[in-house]
This record gives sequence, C-alpha cells and structure tokens, in this order.
Amino acid sequence: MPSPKAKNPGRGGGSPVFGSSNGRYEFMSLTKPLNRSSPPPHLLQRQGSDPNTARLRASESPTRRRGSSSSTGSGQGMAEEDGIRINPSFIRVALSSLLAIDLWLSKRLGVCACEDSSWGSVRPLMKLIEISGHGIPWLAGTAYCLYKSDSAAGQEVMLNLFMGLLLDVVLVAIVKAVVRRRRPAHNRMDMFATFSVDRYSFPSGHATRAAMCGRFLLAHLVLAAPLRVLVLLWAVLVGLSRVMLGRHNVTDVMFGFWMGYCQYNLVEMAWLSPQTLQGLLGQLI
Ligand SMILES: CC(C)=CCC/C(C)=C/CC/C(C)=C/COP(=O)(O)O
Repeated sequence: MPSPKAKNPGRGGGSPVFGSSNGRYEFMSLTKPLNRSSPPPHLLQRQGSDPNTARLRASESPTRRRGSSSSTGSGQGMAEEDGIRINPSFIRVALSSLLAIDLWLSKRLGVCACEDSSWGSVRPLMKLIEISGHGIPWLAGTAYCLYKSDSAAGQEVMLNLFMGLLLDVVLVAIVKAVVRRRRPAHNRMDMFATFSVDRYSFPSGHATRAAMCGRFLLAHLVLAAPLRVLVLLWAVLVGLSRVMLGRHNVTDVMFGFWMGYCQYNLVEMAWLSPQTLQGLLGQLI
C-alpha cells in the first residue's frame, strides 16, 4: 500500500496521518514536504548544535541502520526517521483526536438539546436536574441552613460548605474566562440566572458543584447507605444531564468532575474551625 505521505507530498494544514508503508503504523507529518538531503532543524537541535555531528548521529541511529537494509533502500529508512521526527507532535495529534471524539460523542449524546430532539420529552426532567445543581439554590439553601442551625457543629459544616460554594463559583469563572471554550452549537441558551462567563462551557460549573458538594455531603453528613447512593447518583445525573441538554461537551463535564473533586480537597485544607471563626468574627466586629 503506498504511503499517504507519498501521495500528498506537499499538502499543508498540519494534520498528521497514520501510515503503514512497512507494516508498522507510525505518524507522518503532512505539514512539510520531505527533504531527503538534510534533517529538519528540530532534529538537529535535538541531537546537538553541530549539524555535522547531528547528521553523523542520525546515520548511526538504529532506525537508519534498519532502513538501509530495507527493500526500498534509503527512502524507507527516511520514512521510519519521519516517524521519529514527528514524535514531538504526538501529544498535539492525540489532543486533536480526543477533541474530535469529544465533539462527536457530545453531539450524539445531546439527545435533549431541544424539544424536537430524539429524547426531547425528557428535557423538562433534565432541566429539573439542572436546577438541582445550580449555584443559586445551593448558596441560598446553605445560607438558610447556616442561619437556622442551632448547633456549633452544624454551623461549622454549613459555613464551610458555603465557603466551598463561593470558591467553586470563583474558580469556575476564572477557568471559563481563561479557556473561553464555546458551548456546543446544538445548545439552546435558556438556562436561568447565568453570568457572562457562563456563555463558555469549560468546565461545567454544575459538574464541579456536583462533585464537590457530593463529596462534602458524603464526608460530613451521617447518611444511610441508600441516601449515600442517591447522592452519588445525583452527582452523576447532573453531569449526564449537562451533555444530554447539549449544554456541554463530555470533556467539560469530565474536567468539571475532576475539578470539583479537587476543590473539596481545598475546602478540607482550608477548613474553618470554630476557633478560626471566632477569631475572624472578632476581627470583623
Ligand atoms: C454569589 C454568587 C456570585 C452566586 C452566583 C451563583 C450562580 C448564578 C452561579 C452560576 C450557575 C450557572 C448557571 C453555572 C453554569 O453552569 P454550567 O454547568 O453550564 O457551566
């Protein structure tokens, strides 16, 4: 089978392809036309600043030795070298492949993106789950519990949850503002109470909140086993509903879960004890 590189020697655009010219899959760059006579600058850089030394080392490389005994002579050897040369771009290729899979999967899973979608009838339920993970009910509910709590332990837990929720809103806003990934094209922007950064989708604020609050509740509330399962199920459903509603891509939610999980560690590290609270309140009053 002819190598794709041989078919498209001068194609631009930078998308690498998989080639199997010698029965072995390798990445080959389509960005630059092949230059058989001299190695590219980044190969020289990797092997030392002296181009002659670099050429010498390249000719001593096992790849070159293997290539010289191959059926197509030096051309084949160079093709194998190409495989080595474009290794630095492997991460870029992997990331763009992941992104493509992410977009494809997110579009396929966005089955409640509008009423006419295949699962459009489930949309009201998904929107209910969306509200259950929204920042405002969580902040308002926690503030209310803090106000109503008559035990020091209860107040301590609620205050730390409230601080965690504020931290979550701030961190998510920062990451969204920095990354600026747009929401999926199939999303209908009909969420309630959003800020300007909420036009961006990475990470999912609902997913960070679900992960952080889920961990928090499991760690600080004494819950029977069925309720613990329910908390976990709720967190998973919040994440799933983001993709099904078309609000987010899968990676936004996955990263959101991870970020929320880590945020809980931060809350634990910066835990406000009653003593710290008294000190803080003493300074304030
Ligand atoms: C105290 C304060 C600034 C509260 C803000 C609460 C609030 C409105 C959070 C935003 C909730 C929201 C719509 C987030 C977007 O979630 P995604 O999952 O779509 O990223």
